Amino acid sequence: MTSTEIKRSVETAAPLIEVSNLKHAFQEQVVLDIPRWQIEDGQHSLILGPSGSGKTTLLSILTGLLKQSEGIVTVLGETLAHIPSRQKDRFRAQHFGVVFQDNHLISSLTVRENIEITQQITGGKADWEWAKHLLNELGIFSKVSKKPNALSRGEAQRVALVCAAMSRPQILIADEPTSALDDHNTEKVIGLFNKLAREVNSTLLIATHDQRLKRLYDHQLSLNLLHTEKGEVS
Ligand SMILES: Nc1ncnc2c1ncn2[C@@H]1O[C@H](COP(=O)(O)OP(=O)(O)OP(=O)(O)O)[C@@H](O)[C@H]1O
Repeated sequence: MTSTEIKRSVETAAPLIEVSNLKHAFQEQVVLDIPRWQIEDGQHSLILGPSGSGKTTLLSILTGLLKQSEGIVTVLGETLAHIPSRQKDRFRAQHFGVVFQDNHLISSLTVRENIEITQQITGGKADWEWAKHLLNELGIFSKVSKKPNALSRGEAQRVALVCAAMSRPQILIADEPTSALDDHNTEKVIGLFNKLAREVNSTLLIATHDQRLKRLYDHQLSLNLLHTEKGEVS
C-alpha cells in the first residue's frame, strides 16, 4: 500500500459524507429537508430532483460554500461547521473536484494553461505527466494547445473533468452533466465519469434531474420540491 493509499484508508474510515437533520431555508422558505443521508467511500451516488428541489443548494453546503440553517454535515469525518472559514477553501480544494454544467474554463487560456491554473488555485504541485495521462485517457491530448472556443461542448466538458481530477479528489461532483445530451452522448459522458473516477479513485456524486441516470447508479437521494410558487399547481 502506498502512503497515499494508507492516508486515504485512514481518512475514509468514517463515511465519505454524512448528513443528519439537515434543513436549509432562504428567507424563511425551507428548500431542503434531509433527515438522514450517508455515502460510503466508493459508493457512486445520484442526487435526483426537479428544478428548484435544492440540488445546487445541497452541493454548496457539502462543499462548504454555504452554511446550512440546521443540522450536521460531516465530510470525511470532519464536521463542516467546525472547520474555520479560512481553512474551508483548502478543505474544498483537497477533497472535492467539481464539474459544472457550463464548464467554467477560462476562454483566453489554452487547455494546458487552464489545467495548470486550476492546479495553482487548488494548491497542488504542477504535475504535467498526470495531466497528460488523464488527457490521453479521455482522448483529448491532441487539444492541449487549443483555447476553449475551439473545442466542442463534449471536449470542453472532458477538459473540465481533467481539471477537476487533477488534485485526485476523494469526491468528484458533477452538476447536471447530461441533461442537454441525447441518449448516446449521455452514455458516453457517464462512461467517461466512471472511467475517471476509477483512475483517480474518487467517488462520484452526480446532481441531476435526468431520470435516465436512475438505472445506472443504485445509491440515490431523491429531493422533492418543498414549496410552490403562487399560481403553480403542486
Ligand atoms: N441565494 C438564494 N436566495 C434565495 N433563494 C434561493 C437562493 N438559491 C436558491 N434559492 C432557491 O432555493 C430553491 C432551490 O434552489 P436550487 O438551485 O438548489 O435548486 P436545484 O434543484 O439545483 O434547481 P436546478 O435544477 O434548476 O438548478 C429554489 O426555490 C431557489 O429559487
